[in-house]
Amino acid sequence: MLRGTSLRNTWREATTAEGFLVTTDGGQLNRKSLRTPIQSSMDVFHLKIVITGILFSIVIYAIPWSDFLLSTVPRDDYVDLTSNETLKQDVHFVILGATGDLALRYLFPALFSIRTNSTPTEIRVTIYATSRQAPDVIRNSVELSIDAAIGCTEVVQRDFLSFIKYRQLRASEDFERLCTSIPSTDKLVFYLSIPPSAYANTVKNFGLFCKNGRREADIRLVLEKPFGADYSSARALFEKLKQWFPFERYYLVDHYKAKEATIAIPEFFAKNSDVAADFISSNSSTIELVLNETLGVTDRISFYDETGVVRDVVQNHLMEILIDIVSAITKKVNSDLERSSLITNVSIDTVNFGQYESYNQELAKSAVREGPSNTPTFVRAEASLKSTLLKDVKVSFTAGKKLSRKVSQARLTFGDGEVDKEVVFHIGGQGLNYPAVLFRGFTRNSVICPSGRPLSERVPYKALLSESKALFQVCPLGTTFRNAYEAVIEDILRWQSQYSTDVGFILSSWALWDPWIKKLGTG
Ligand SMILES: O=P(O)(O)OC[C@H]1O[C@@H](O)[C@H](O)[C@@H](O)[C@@H]1O
Repeated sequence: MLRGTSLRNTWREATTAEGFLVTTDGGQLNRKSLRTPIQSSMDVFHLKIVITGILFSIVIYAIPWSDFLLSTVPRDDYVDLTSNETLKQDVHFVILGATGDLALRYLFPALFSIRTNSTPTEIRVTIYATSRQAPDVIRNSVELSIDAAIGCTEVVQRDFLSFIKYRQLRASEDFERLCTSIPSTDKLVFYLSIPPSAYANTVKNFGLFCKNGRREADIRLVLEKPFGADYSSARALFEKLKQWFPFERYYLVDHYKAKEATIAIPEFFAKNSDVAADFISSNSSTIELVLNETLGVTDRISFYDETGVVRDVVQNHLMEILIDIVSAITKKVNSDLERSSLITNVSIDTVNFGQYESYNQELAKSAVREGPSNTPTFVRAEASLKSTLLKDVKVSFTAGKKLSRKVSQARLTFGDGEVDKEVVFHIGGQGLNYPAVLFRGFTRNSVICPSGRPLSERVPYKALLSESKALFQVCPLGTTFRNAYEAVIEDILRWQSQYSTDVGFILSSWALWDPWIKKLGTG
C-alpha cells in the first residue's frame, strides 16, 4: 500500500500545484512503455522537461527562468504548441464509479501512463476519483489497483496518487458541491464508469448543478457501451440524455476504435487500393471477426448476466470493426456513405449461442439471482453483406469468454480462384504479441504498411478460424499492445472525438441485432 507525502521536484513546482500536464504536441505524444524502469529515467525525464521549459521560455514567452522553474504556470502563460485556443484551459477529469472494474483496470492505469510518459505542455489535468462510497474506501481501492497494475517504483506511484482527489457522489448536494468547487472557466469531463442504467439520473444531476455560469462547450460527458439494452431502450436513453446536454457534448466510448490495428484499417486500404479493388471484385470474399477471451466474468457477473456476449462485444466492438473495413474498402467507390447506412447492407442469417460450463455455478455463488440463467457467453453468427458496391461478402462473428485462446482479429479472405489472398488485422491477444496487419498471397513489396512502417520478415501465423499456420508478411504497428484507454483519454483531453461512436451507428446496429437478442429472451 502506498502512503506518504508527494514527490517534490522541480517539475512539479514548475508546472502545477494539483494537476498534471498532458502534451498535445500536434497530436503526437512522446511515450515510453508503461513498464519502463521509470525511476531511473526520471532524472532524464525531468531534465527534458526543464530544458523544454527553458527553451520555450526563452524563445516564445521570454519568461524569466526563475519564474518558470519555481512558480505555478500562470493561466495565461501556457506553452501552446498547437495555437489551438480551446486547449488553453485546465481540465477537471471526474471519474464516476472509481471503484469499479473499468476504472481500476483500465482508466487509472491509462491516466498513470499518460502522466508518466508524456511531456507536459499546455493541458493541466486534475483527477477526481468519485463513487457512492466514502472517500477513504475509494482511495484504498485506487491505491491497491495502481499497486497491482503498474510495475514501477513506489515513489513514482506516490507522485501519481498525490494528484488524485477523492469525493463521494451520492446525493444531489454532492454534485452541487463538486461543481461549485471547480472554477467556471475550466473544462469539465465526467467519465461515467457506472452501469448504463444509472446514466440518465447521473446526467440529470450534472445538468442541474454543473452548467451554471459555465460554457456548455466546456463540458464533456463520457459514456461507455452498451448504450441501452436494445433499439428502443437506446432511443429512450438518448432522448433522456438530450434533455440535459446536446449530443455534441457526449463522448460515446468504444475502446476498440482506439486499438492500433483498428486505427490502421482506413490507412491500410487507402495506401493499398489494389488490395481493396481485389476484394471488391472477388467472387468469394469473407470477413471473419473474432473477439475470444480466456477470462470468465466472475468479477462482474451482475453486469454480465443482464448483458450477454452480443450486447457486450458484438453489437459494438465487432460491428465497428466490420463497418470500418467495409467503409475503407469502398471509399474509392463511394466516399459519401454514412457508416450507419452501411449497416443496412448486413443481414444475419444464423446465430448459435453458448455458455461456458461453470457459468451457472459462478452465478449461484455470487447470489446475483436465483435459478439458472441462459445468458450467452459465446456467440457464432453467420451473416452476409450485400451491396451494389461489392460482390456478396460472407461475414462471421465469433466471440466468447473462457475460451482456450485470447485473440481479437479481423480476417479477410478473397481471391480469383487461383491465388488465395488473406489480410488479417491482429488487434490483440495471442499468436503475435504486438498489433499488426498480416497478409499473404501478394507479390513481395506490393503492399505498403501504414504509418510508413517497414515490412518485417515473414512470420508463421495461424488466424483463428483458418485451418493451419501459414507464412505471412507483417506490418508491425508497435512493439507491444497499448492500453487503448490511453488513446481514448488523450482524445478526450484534447477535446477531440476520434474514438467516440455516434448515435446513428448505435441505433442501426441495435436494429440489426435486436431480433436475435430477443429470440433468446435474455442477454
Ligand atoms: O480486448 P480488451 O481490450 O481486453 O477488451 C475486451 C473487453 O471489452 C469490454 O468492452 C467488454 O465489456 C469486456 O467484457 C471485454 O473483456
